[in-house]
Amino acid sequence: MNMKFTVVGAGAMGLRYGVLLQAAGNDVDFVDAWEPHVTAMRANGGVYVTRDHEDRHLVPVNVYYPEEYHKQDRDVLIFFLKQMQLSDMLKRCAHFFNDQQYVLTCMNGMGHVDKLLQYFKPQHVIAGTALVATILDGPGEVDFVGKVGAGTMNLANYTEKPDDMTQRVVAELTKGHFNPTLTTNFMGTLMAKVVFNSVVNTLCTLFEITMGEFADYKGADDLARQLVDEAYDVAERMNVTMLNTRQEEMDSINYVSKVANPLHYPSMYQDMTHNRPTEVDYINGYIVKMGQACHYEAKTHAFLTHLVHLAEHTRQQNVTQSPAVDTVEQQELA
Ligand SMILES: NC(=O)C1=CN([C@@H]2O[C@H](COP(=O)(O)OP(=O)(O)OC[C@H]3O[C@@H](n4cnc5c(N)ncnc54)[C@H](OP(=O)(O)O)[C@@H]3O)[C@@H](O)[C@H]2O)C=CC1
Ligand SMILES: CC(C)(CO)C(=O)C(=O)O
Repeated sequence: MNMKFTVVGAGAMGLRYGVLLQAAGNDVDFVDAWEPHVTAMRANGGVYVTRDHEDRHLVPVNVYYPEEYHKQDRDVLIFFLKQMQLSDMLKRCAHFFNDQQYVLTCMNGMGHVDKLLQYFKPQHVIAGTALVATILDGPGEVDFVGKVGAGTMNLANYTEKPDDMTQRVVAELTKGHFNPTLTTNFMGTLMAKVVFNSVVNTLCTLFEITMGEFADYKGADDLARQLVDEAYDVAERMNVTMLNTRQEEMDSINYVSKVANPLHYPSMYQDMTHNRPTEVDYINGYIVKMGQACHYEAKTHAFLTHLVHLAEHTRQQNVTQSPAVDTVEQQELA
């Protein structure tokens, strides 16, 4: 039986999930706050979708600003925002939440679950991870990286007790070719992706390289191993049973970087290069905070968190200073 979904955050990943669930026969709405993007989709009558930058075609979508959306009949709300956008978006959307709805999210990093629990019942919260690469090329334009069915995802109930609704969600995700695996290990499932991103997103962003370029470096395994070991040391001290062994995590980093998405620049790189804040505080920074809670210093993750902030800061300085430099140059030329 088809379901009613509302995707909150119609960016790269929100569109990937929403468009494919819609193609699988579900009733899907989108809610987004980025004005140029909503304006473009409304003007065009949908979103332009490409796959690996080919076959550009228009997919009709229903898109709303938070304040104008009032439907109460939705089975599942899917949240796909950047971590730092979530609190504000939850406040702006609270008027259409009700106590029957389930939420599904596969955002990177950690921090989102606690925020969602302020609005939704624990037994209605399903969270997971997506090894699926997608890029918002600009307002109204999204690129799905990889062929149909490429990529996998894991998901788990916050309560670790799957129910009928969870099984229905899994069935629809399967029809949408997301290859979902339902686990009963909530923290271990989410942390596996936090660790993955703490290596790949952070290092590719700092060095402005693709995942394939990272994996090609002969010291890539040493770099990854140090970060994986530190994160797993923290997880063990916090009594988190990780979904993967350390070696399986290394294998996943290698496989996804070398085979599945070698040409992809991770989403953190997209933020950095557009001078937006990154999610590093919710990824490497989260591992550091977890470490502090169990008196373990995750020194390499702390160092990398600083490096990413240094890069963000430097880019911001350049953005704010460049008009002044132009003015001086223009004055000299005049
Ligand atoms: N993309 C991916 O491949 C994957 C992403 N994820 C995770 O999913 C969640 C959602 O991420 P994702 O879908 O990538 O993010 P989005 O594509 O939604 O980007 C988030 C926001 O960035 C701003 N923005 C995006 N593109 C542009 C642009 N071209 N120019 C100007 N502003 C822009 C807009 O907000 P504003 O106007 O406020 O700046 C937009 O709402 C995150 O937690 C992410 O880590 C997980 C797996 C894979
Ligand atoms: C690298 C990827 C696509 C996972 O495969 C990801 O999580 C991201 O780009 O943020």
